[in-house]
Amino acid sequence: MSDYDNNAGGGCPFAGLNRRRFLQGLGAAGLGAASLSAVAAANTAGGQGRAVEVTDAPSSAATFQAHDFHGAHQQGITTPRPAVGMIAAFDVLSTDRAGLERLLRILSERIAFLTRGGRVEQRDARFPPTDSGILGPQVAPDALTITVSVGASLFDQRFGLAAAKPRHLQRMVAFPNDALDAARCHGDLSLQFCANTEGTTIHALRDIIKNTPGLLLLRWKQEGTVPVMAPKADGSTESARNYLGFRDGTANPQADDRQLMQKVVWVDGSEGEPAWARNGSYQAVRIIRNFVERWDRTPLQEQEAIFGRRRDSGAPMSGTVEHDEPHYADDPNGEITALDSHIRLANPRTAGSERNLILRRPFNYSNGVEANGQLDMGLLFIAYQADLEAGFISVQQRLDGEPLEEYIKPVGGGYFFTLPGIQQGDFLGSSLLAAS
Ligand SMILES: C=CC1=C(C)c2cc3[nH]c(cc4nc(cc5[nH]c(cc1n2)c(C)c5CCC(=O)O)C(CCC(=O)O)=C4C)c(C)c3C=C
Ligand SMILES: [Fe+2]
Repeated sequence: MSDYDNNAGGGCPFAGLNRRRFLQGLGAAGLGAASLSAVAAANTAGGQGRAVEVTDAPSSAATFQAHDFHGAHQQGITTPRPAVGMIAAFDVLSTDRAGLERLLRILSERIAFLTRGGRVEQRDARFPPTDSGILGPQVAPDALTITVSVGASLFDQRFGLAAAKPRHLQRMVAFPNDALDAARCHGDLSLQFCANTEGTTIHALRDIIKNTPGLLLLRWKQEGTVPVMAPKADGSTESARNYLGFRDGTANPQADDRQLMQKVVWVDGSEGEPAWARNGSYQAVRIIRNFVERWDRTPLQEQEAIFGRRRDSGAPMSGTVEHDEPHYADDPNGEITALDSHIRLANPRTAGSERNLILRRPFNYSNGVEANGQLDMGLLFIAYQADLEAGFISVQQRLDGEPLEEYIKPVGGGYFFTLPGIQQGDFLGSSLLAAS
């Protein structure tokens, strides 16, 4: 068994466990705080079981939720966005194609295991343990997805891939409002980790780092979170809020609309793209700092004019509820929705502007405190599109100079190409290597 092949047995390792743990989770959720403490007291007094400690890890059915790694597309793009997200960008240390293929094979094996879950191989204690141990000896899938994308720099002279570069893949160039920190930009490869809990994304990152010595070097990472919104009683949903207090994601194209995703997100192999790139996508990542102290001192009416939406409901200025469609045709001078509002610039809803649709998958980040005492918070903006120029780059160019810029500062990120999905037995990037 190799260093990384520790998922012997295959199948779902939780098949037997699932119902019991699921019921435990539901049981805890169904009890009020008073009943929970009564159970804890009874357990302690009667000597049966043990008291529930505040430090006990929560148990819930969501822990056992798994996304199948295999399929036409990679997971983590149209799959629902869970509570935790992270982008980690790497430089590839291999210097030849054999090394690159080895890396891609290891990545594929590790991702297949981590996203399915299973028992960690136990080793002779005279050797370092197989994994970090932070999830214990049984790794639960926890809705983990790991999405692998490659940067333009992978197509330089090192691996002889230049002729196979996706048509729009390029190094990100600063926009006028950017203050890019070189240490948080670009990379040969990006991994997007999404899961229900932070322990799972960190465990997965450390697992991949441990299994790719001499092949990958971490360049930068940014983590983020998002409140997960339960559907309301009538089945409708509300979008989560960003750190500026507004609902973010309202007008995102519907990720479960396959026909729409085929147009907006997935490369279809035409339009001058290399055939291997079919079912891949362009990933645009931006680390955008928010000046929250300044924002919190800005009048609400100004905040709402800047976005073109109501803060509390998320409704467009021309509507009453969040998912009302904005109407601009009868407001040519921007008396209702300012012409330079964020949503009107981002999507003017004019003939042809549907070509610029993108699928956003952002996470809020909070990194700590700047040297000047200001909060270092913002948006880990991630967007997927079939055409990087028509998508992110065109939308960002329209947003250049928008009033929101007084409150935001993009400091990092990069452009990547998300590899097509694979079937069982194959490895990510095999079609790219075969094409060049
Ligand atoms: C270049 C693309 C975009 C960047 C960068 C971006 C940054 C950014 N956005 C918000 C907050 C909101 N954005 C909203 C809508 C929205 N934003 C973009 C694109 C970028 N945003 C698009 C295409 C849209 C949809 C426009 C539409 O179709 O109407 C909204 C409104 C709610 C929603 O639809 O999601 C908010 C709020 C922040 C804070 C930010 C940078 C920090
Ligand atoms: Fe936006």
